[in-house]
Amino acid sequence: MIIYMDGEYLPKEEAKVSVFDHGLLYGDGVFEGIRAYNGRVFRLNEHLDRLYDSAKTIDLDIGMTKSAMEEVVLETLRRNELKDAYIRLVVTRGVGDLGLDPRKCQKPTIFVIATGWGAMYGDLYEKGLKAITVSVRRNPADALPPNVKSLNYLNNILAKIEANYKGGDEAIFFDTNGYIAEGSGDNIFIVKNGVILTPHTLNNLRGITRLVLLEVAAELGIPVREQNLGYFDLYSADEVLVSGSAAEIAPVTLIDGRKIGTGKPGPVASQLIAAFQTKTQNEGKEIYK
Ligand SMILES: Cc1ncc(COP(=O)(O)O)c(CNc2cccc(C(=O)O)c2)c1O
Repeated sequence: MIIYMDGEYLPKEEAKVSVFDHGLLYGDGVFEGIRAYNGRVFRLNEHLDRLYDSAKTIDLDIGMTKSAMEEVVLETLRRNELKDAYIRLVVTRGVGDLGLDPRKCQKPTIFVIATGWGAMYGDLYEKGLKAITVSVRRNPADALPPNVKSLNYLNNILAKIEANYKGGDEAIFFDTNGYIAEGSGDNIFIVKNGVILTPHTLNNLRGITRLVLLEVAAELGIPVREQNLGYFDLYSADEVLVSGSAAEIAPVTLIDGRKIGTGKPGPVASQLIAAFQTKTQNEGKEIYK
């Protein structure tokens, strides 16, 4: 496997991060998880826009233009001869000393991993995921904005740990106002009486796949409403779905032991998944042109 790291393409054994890197020491950095399908990188511009917006929010100068970063992503895929891939793009504050002051870091560390990664939830797309609503709250926007895709994933990992112990495939977070925020690694949607409902985007990650799902819903003529949602909406839903670059679009059929709708993936999920797959197979930035 060839890794891009700070201007070089290295065998993975040589791709190493300093123990004084603030991405490691403090989670001080940002990242993107991107997929390539059928020789094209899906929504690469949108992912790069969010990476640079996340970096700007934490006052991190990436020190490379978006177009240069785009070429790095494409070249990393070429060096690994990949057409279908999961890409992890990481930018840390860089090497400093043991103090947390970001001014101690002279330049960011940038690396890109590209690897094959199939369907995150395996055969659960047919059966539906089991989800658990967790006690840990999504970190609020006035503490650490969850819109920033940062290297700080402990909030998400605490949720995942709780769901794991309670036998869930995914965790559902509430925010500190008591409204549904998202999953530990994906956005959430509720279908009720033919309308797709989804939370506002202050207290969750503004997912790229979420936007594609909304695009697909519009193309299919399925109405969408963004609103505050709670337990009542969750348990009385006709369908529940999650979306993410890793998860793609996945139906949730059991939440806290309660069957959702019929307890099987519903008709809206099937339509959205089919239309999403058509888009991912036919759109995106060509890797080998
Ligand atoms: C908290 C959170 N919310 C929503 C999404 C979906 O965003 P996109 O539609 O832009 O991908 C994510 C992204 N989900 C994500 C990203 C990277 C790794 C993993 C993993 O489960 O290993 C999950 C995420 O981490």
